[in-house]
Amino acid sequence: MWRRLLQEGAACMLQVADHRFLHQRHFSSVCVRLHQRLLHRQPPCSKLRGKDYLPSCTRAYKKDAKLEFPASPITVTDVKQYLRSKDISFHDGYSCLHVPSVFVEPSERKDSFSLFVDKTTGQFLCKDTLVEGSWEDLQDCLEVMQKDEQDSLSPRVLLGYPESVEELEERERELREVRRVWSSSVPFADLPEDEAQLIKIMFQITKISNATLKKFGVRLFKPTKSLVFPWFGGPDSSLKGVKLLSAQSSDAEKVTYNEATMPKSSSYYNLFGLPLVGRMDPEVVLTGSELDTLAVSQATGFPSVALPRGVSCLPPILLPYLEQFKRVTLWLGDDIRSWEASKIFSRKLGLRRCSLVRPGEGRPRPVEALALGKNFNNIIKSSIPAAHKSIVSFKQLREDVYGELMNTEQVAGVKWARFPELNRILKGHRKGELTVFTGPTGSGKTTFISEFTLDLSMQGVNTLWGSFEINNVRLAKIMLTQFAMQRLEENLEQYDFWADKFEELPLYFMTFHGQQNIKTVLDTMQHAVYLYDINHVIIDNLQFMMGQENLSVDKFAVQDHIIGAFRKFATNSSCHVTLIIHPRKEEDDRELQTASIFGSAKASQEADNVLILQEKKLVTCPGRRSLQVTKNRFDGDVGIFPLDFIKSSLTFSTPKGKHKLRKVTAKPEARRPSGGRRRRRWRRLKRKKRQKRQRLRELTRICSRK
Ligand SMILES: Nc1ncnc2c1ncn2[C@@H]1O[C@H](COP(=O)(O)OP(=O)(O)OP(=O)(O)O)[C@@H](O)[C@H]1O
Repeated sequence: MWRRLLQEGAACMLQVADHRFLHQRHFSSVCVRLHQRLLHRQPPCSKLRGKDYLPSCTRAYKKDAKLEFPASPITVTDVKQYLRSKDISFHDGYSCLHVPSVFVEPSERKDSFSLFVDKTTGQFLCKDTLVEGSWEDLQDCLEVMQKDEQDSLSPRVLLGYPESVEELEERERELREVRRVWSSSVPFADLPEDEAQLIKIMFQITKISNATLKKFGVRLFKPTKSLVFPWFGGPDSSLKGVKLLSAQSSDAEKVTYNEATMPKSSSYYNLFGLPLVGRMDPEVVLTGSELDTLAVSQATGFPSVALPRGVSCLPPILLPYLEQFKRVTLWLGDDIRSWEASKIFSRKLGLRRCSLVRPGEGRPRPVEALALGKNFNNIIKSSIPAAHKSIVSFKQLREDVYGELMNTEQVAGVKWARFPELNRILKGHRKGELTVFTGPTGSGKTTFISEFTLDLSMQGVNTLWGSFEINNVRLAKIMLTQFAMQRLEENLEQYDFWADKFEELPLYFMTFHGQQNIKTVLDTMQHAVYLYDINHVIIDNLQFMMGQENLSVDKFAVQDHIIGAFRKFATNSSCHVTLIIHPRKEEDDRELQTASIFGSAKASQEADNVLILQEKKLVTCPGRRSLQVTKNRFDGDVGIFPLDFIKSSLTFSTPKGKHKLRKVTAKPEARRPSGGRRRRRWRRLKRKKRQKRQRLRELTRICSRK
């Protein structure tokens, strides 16, 4: 049995890694530990802690993200079949299957179906005990129960695996801090009227009543003048965390909000407003912020909850709490980003029960709608069903088209902070597009794309890296150096400062290395999109997917098939895919062009953007590179700009002054003549020269006769 468990543990390769874990323990050991605890055996520590399994490391594993990914993806049919085979009843919900909890004694079950199994990942959560785990964990629990003929299991089987002292201390410190902030904050009702009014003006929430603030338990933390939103949860509804919101107004019109959470945002899973929702409430309005939830609740009396990290993600672990609702109205904000997020989240929630409030004139975000005295019932009634039909008329599209015309800046996508020239050509980074990136061997493709993606993830673009060529530790080191903009080897005392900040970025890495099968990679990407709402996937590089395919067939055909698969993924998942492809062999002094991309023309045809890192091997200026955009489907602008490389920070910058962005009018790429055509053209030229010589000879003859 032990051998089997160890083999399973080792084979259970966790295919998506959070960058937070790269310098920590190998987390597959966590899976193994769960299995061990389940079967009440002592772990074979010497073997598990041996070099084979855990890279030596002094830092403790932090249990703040769910990373397990099944070795072979499961389907809802597999889960149902298994439950039926064990004679376990279940309800088919929207995103989860509802099962009687095995962690509660049958006589003590408040709700007979309180265990939720995610239909996409198989992850489970028991709402009564907060036990959670993978599908394999649940199967093991059920097997143990059956073997020992028990009706239930102790929740400690899965909750009670030992935490390191460091980890325990950190959690306790965090909880003490949460309690300290909460107890030193003042309930709104206890504030003097003029002070309360001043705070409301500062946050532009003058229309939100004290009664509403009291109902939701909102407080004020005076030292930083922040609103405090509590997170109550668990079977005992205890205080689990807080969110602090501060407001800054640059002018009278516009206020910018900053938020901080305790615990930190990656483990902050609060659906604000949930304790006020009745067990039988059939409808909910899902918002992108706590203030919006206050506004919806006050204006309509409808149950409303706010997503913990706004429109950036909907963590699947929250889905069980939304299963009771027959109708979910998503009113996430008033910009294109919120609109795109609401379409993506509704897929997770189940399209049929979701309706979306489309941003537009007369439909601002709820807190603004309250300030403007809008009719909330009309706005919610006018929300449109998320389930779209296969055939639509312009009547259904006209609002979408209008929205795009109204918000051209937002439609253009997220702007790079470090590459303004790229913004000028490409206009931004958009969801659902395919970018093909090429450049000569060793010219710095990985280094450049690393900074290019870091820039975007610093602006909230959830990013997944597939680095098949260099390992994740090396890649993360490059990114961290680019992030800190300095050689950290020489400033090791600053490592923790930068690493802590870097940890907060929404960056994930696939743990693949070397040749991979395209199906496994696509499954992992799909899984990551579901779990982490990934908006950008980078594949470095395409050649690492080719080796696994059957090369008895034409390798260009294999490459075309792979490019087609990535194209489809980008479109269907509304996720940008950046594909690095090596160029075909060219002469060293020639610049690359679109036709230089390895393979057939499929890559450039399918791509929305084609980027080339051009290398000029000048003796006077070695390392000088230029970035050329040769295709831009969004608006057709193409161009080239120079890049300087700063070796100490591994970053690229545009040389100041003399060099300017060169825009090139888009014209179809000149086709490189084939061998046959070249020969024909050469013969034609020779024929013409011969004819010219003949004519000259004739002319001289005529002249001499005269
Ligand atoms: N502009 C540049 N000038 C000089 N060195 C550079 C430049 N850009 C990157 N480098 C360095 O060159 C090395 C190779 O860079 P990188 O791995 O990014 O190239 P690549 O094009 O991805 O390589 P490959 O063709 O093998 O995929 C790295 O050590 C990097 O720091």
